[in-house]
Amino acid sequence: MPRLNHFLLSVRDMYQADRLAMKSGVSGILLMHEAGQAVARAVCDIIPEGRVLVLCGPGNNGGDGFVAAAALDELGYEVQLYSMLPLPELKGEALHFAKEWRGTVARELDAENFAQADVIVDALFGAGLARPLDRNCCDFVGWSRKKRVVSVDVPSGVSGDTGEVFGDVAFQATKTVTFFMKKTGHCLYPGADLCGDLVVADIGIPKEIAVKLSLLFKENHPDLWSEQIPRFSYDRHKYHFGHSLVWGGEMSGAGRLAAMSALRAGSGLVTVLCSESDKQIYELTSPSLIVNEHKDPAALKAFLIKRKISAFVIGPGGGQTNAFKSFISVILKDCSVPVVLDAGAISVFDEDPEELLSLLNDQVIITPHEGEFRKLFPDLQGSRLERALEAAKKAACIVVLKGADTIVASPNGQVVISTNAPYWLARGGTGDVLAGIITGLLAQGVSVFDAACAGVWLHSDTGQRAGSAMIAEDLLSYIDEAIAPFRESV
Ligand SMILES: NC(=O)C1=CN([C@@H]2O[C@H](COP(=O)(O)OP(=O)(O)OC[C@H]3O[C@@H](n4cnc5c(N)ncnc54)[C@H](O)[C@@H]3O)[C@@H](O)[C@H]2O)[C@@H](O)CC1
Ligand SMILES: [K+]
Repeated sequence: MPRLNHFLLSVRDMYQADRLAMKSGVSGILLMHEAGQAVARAVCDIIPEGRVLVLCGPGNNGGDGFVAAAALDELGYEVQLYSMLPLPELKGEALHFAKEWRGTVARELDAENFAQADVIVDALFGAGLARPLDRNCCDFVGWSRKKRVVSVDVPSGVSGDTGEVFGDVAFQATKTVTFFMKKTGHCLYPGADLCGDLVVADIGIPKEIAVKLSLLFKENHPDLWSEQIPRFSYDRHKYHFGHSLVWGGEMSGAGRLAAMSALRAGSGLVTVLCSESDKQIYELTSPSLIVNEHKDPAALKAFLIKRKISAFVIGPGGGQTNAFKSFISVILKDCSVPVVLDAGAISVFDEDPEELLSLLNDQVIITPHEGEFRKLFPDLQGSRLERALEAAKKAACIVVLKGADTIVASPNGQVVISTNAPYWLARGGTGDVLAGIITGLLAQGVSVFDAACAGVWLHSDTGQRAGSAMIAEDLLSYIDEAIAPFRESV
């Protein structure tokens, strides 16, 4: 069976898995029973005894709530249960478990009910949420603030697909218990934050079912790309680790960060092309850098071949001139090596994004943040996930949509979402480091999509290692430490 770790489900995938499980003989009653038991266990992990308020919605999410309430009642917890619908109006498995509930059912609640509860179980809406929470539910969210909340499947109000909040009100969970496999909405903000600690419970859906779902979304993890990181060995020389080329832009700080990051990521050689006046600053940055003057496109093409350049990064440090724009256009038309386009190399096309889009191909990685992305793809609507996916198809290149939940998307519909970024990476210069790391990996022969995923993961890991007081250049000292575990022989 193919490795299924790190795959993420869409809501549609989840319903499909559910249907296939039932078709294979697993009953819906069993699935709901197991789901509710897992929720009850999550409450037990938070408090050994006490008062639990269980909020049950109109669908199967509510059904899980009825199961959890019964299990907690059995264990001696003091359970108060609220149902949004009169019980006879529930359907299917939810109705089955509602009929088994022996306690009272509240149909209205006030702030006092919430104040008295030690833990609140939010079983209002899961995968089926289709619109913003109504006023009543919004009151529940307000009264749950500062309380410990266990959400069933997703915090009610959050989309399981996009991690976005319908309307602008959703529960903030202490813990979220989801079933079978993680959903994309658990990895994307604000959902990723609103989930609190995420527990993935096995509810008896056979793992083989996931194979039938043709899944495309994954959570970033070294398992996806670590085998491509070249190992060190006695018979490898510097060209085995590639030669990165960095186009030094108007601000040399950014170019220095990118160049040093490519070196630290293991690129065998790094050459910087810069203006005559910047040569000295690059030379003094590190004796390991090779420094040359900017070249016109015709000379550059020959240079790429002669110097065995294996990856090229353009954009850190910007350049907003027409000359820079036409340089990029000419280079992209027949560049023989993978190219990373970052920052200024994207924004120089702000007035004419279609021109840049027409030049891209599957050996190019673009690394826009949200603002650059919106200028490059002004017509794309929808969530970050949907837009990144569409953008990769439209641009026919790898798109790295940067953010706290950086999304890497390929033209063939693959999507990898990163969940390991520390919030303190949001600092000037960290994007230049990311572009440099990706370039260094490309230079070493890591394939384009994997270099983007590995670069994003390693960049975040480097940030974790550097600690919250870090500034961009501090990351440089930790890149090697982050990558070292993957250099060991397999
Ligand atoms: N494998 C699975 O798919 C399993 C699913 N289970 C549970 O089933 C849930 C999905 O169940 P459902 O499809 O019934 O969906 P939900 O229980 O999330 O809710 C659907 C219902 O809520 C209504 N609704 C949607 N948004 C509303 C709003 N803002 N205000 C008022 N009503 C609204 C819909 O019209 C529908 O009646 C999952 O999240 C999970 O908790 C579990 O029972 C275990 C197995
Ligand atoms: K919920």
